Amino acid sequence: MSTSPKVCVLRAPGTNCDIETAHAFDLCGAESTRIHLLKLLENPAQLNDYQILCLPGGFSYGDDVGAGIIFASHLQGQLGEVIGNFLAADKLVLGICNGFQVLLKSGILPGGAASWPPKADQPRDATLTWNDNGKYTSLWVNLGVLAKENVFLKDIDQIELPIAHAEGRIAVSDPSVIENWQANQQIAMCYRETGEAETVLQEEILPYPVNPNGSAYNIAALGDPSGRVLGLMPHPERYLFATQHPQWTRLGLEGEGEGIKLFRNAVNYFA
Ligand SMILES: NC(=O)CC[C@H](N)C(=O)O
Repeated sequence: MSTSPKVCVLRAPGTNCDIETAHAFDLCGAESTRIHLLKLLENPAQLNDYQILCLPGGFSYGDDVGAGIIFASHLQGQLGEVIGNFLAADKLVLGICNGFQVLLKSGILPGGAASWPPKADQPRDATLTWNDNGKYTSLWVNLGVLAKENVFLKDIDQIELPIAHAEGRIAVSDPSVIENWQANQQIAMCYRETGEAETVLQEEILPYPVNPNGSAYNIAALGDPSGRVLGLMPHPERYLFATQHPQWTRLGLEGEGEGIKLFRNAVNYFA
């Protein structure tokens, strides 16, 4: 296997984080290509050339009919077969913010390869919906990692990252959904206070701004059972350099930002 994995950063009309996301992977030694969804639809087999598929943040299709839904319907409809092959192979999938919305609404998450393609009559047991405050919300949050086996989160216990979204609240149909995710190590990251030693999953929804959107169980990120797929609402590509942190001078931060760790973990998986 090449030590320089090829990354497909898949953009759609309205995506706006693809350049910095591709840059993040490239800084870690990957070889990224930004591909437009409409180009991939012309020749779906080109996805087979890549080891990492990344769905970046933004406002695909203007968030019409719900964030990520139209992009998701293309993955399900026209790209179902190549996506299925990708998930079944020893490859990685990352969805950031709008990309996480696409992963969840397409059915790539939470099940990954095991539940792809989703059956048309299968009821959805989770979604990302409007923030509790009803507003687009942009701030820095502290996150604790629960899914230590997820490839992207290796050796990360907690991390500070920015969020910027309107539809970032995880909602589930039934508490048993959470139990299943927990059993399969799929609850990847939770919003939490800074300074606590250990991250624990808690039902009590932490107050704004600790939990910025009212997400169930304070969930900020989900993985699939294999640990090779991750969807997260925060933006790791916006914290590649210490100077991107709002308090970098006060805290005396230097060098890399913490967000780059997720991209490096992904690249190192193929080393
Ligand atoms: N930053 C983003 O990717 C935003 C996601 C989506 N457009 C929302 O507002 O919820």
